[in-house]
Amino acid sequence: MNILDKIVLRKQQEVANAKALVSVKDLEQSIHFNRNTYSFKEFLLAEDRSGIIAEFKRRSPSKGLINGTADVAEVTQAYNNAGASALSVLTDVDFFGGKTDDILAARAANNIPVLRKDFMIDEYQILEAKAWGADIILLIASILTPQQVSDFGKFAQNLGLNVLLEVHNLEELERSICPDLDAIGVNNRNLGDFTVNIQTSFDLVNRIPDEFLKISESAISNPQTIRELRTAGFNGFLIGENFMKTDNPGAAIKEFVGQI
Ligand SMILES: O=P(O)(O)OC[C@@H](O)[C@@H](O)c1c[nH]c2ccccc12
Repeated sequence: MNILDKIVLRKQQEVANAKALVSVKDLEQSIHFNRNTYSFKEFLLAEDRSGIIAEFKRRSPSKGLINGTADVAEVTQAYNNAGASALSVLTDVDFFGGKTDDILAARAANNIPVLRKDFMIDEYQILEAKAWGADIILLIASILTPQQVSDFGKFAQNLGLNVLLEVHNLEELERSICPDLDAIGVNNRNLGDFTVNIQTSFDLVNRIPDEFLKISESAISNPQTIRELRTAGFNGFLIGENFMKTDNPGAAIKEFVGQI
């Protein structure tokens, strides 16, 4: 079984446990449930923002421990102050060391869009995302049927959330693309075997219709790469490890943005 299959299997248990503990009614009563969400598009395209979606990530299956001490409110605020267009917060517990409190803390500390970064396999997780203060959800094409992508996309948009579809190749893009999405992300990392190649983004960008925001995800560590991706047509750049692996992720993003 590859790692993605393991993650999805574990996620099914995690969601079942969560459903048994917190009812949909409880989620709907969260203070965050009835609010206006921040627009992904507005912040990505804002002149005074960098287009970077800056990620808070403690660990990953590919890299192990990345940062064991960073404080989520402190780091996400520094990301925001440095000109991040949005924040990505991992909420997967077992493989990425995330937790619900991380997204609540990021939300409380910031007034820019927050992406709940997780492996979404059930509408219940989309309700959680809204209740925890997220503005954007991620749908990963390789673990969902086209019908699920469309259904989850509609469900999220009806809650006022924006939807980012992640693809890794042309086949996933063509089979999953539908009107119920706001942004398409090309993951430069193969989640099956963890190999990375920025070329994946350049190969797919012109296959993404212009009505969608175009995001390049993973393995970006060089300001020059941002300039090239932007020239190729990308509006957003999802970066985690390059900042999180340093002692001071806030200082790292500031220096990086200064060089774009
Ligand atoms: O840390 P990086 O290489 O900058 O990558 C960030 C982000 O793209 C990556 O964490 C990611 C992309 N898609 C995902 C899906 C699930 C978990 C994590 C991810």
